[in-house]
Amino acid sequence: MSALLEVQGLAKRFGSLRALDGVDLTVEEGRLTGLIGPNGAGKSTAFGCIAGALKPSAGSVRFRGVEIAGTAYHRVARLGIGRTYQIVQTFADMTVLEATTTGALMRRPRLRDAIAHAREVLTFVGLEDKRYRLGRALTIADKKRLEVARALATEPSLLLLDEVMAGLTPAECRDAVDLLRRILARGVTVLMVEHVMEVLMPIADRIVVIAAGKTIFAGTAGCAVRDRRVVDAYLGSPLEHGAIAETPT
Ligand SMILES: Nc1ncnc2c1ncn2[C@@H]1O[C@H](COP(=O)(O)OP(=O)(O)OP(=O)(O)O)[C@@H](O)[C@H]1O
Repeated sequence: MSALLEVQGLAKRFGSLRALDGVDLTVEEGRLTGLIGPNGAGKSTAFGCIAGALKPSAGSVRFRGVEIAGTAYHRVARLGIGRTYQIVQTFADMTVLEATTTGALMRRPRLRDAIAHAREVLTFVGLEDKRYRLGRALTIADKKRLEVARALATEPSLLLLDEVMAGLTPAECRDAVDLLRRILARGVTVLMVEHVMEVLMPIADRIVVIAAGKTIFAGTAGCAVRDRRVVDAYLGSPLEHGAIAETPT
């Protein structure tokens, strides 16, 4: 397995606040890597820097061996990095099909091709029969599914998922895990931020833990739960990784 994404010494300042202050992480191709850490640790900021929404203050982000730190969001997306957002960005006044087509248009500029691809993706995620519903009319679980569909429609090789399980019931979490396994089986590599540890631990090949803007652990889930720094910084607090249906933040 080779590294699809290598992040080294990533730093991001917002004024005097050091949101990231030395994040290192490696994502192996074809694997699922979990990114965890306490509230405010810098997980979403790291996603923003990787996906081109934020310009890092320092550090390196290499995708397929090519430096992409500071590259604009749409270019990063074209290179093959797709992302979902923690706050569901569902297009309230668009239909499910329209919203997914906006993703598909990135690689398929002919509308007919984009719509056909969007329908394939909707079938894959299980939203095809809801394709004419408005985003605002969807349940939370379906809004999250639509976020994943829109990101998948850009045909990423690396998918960044930001808290796709938050707010879901245990049954919905199981469906989401099933979808994740099918996404991996399609050959898409996944880096996901997740607070629902009971879900993440069994499916993540590797876990990276950040706290106060720094990587404090990288390794298997089994080792993470026994690592003193991880327990002290994150797992030790039941509020941080509690019930499956909990909505963090
Ligand atoms: N645009 C911004 N301007 C100023 N400060 C920011 C901005 N975005 C994030 N921060 C700050 O950077 C730090 C890291 O925030 P970030 O959202 O990346 O953490 P997180 O690990 O994703 O947290 P959570 O688990 O709560 O989502 C926090 O102190 C946050 O308040």
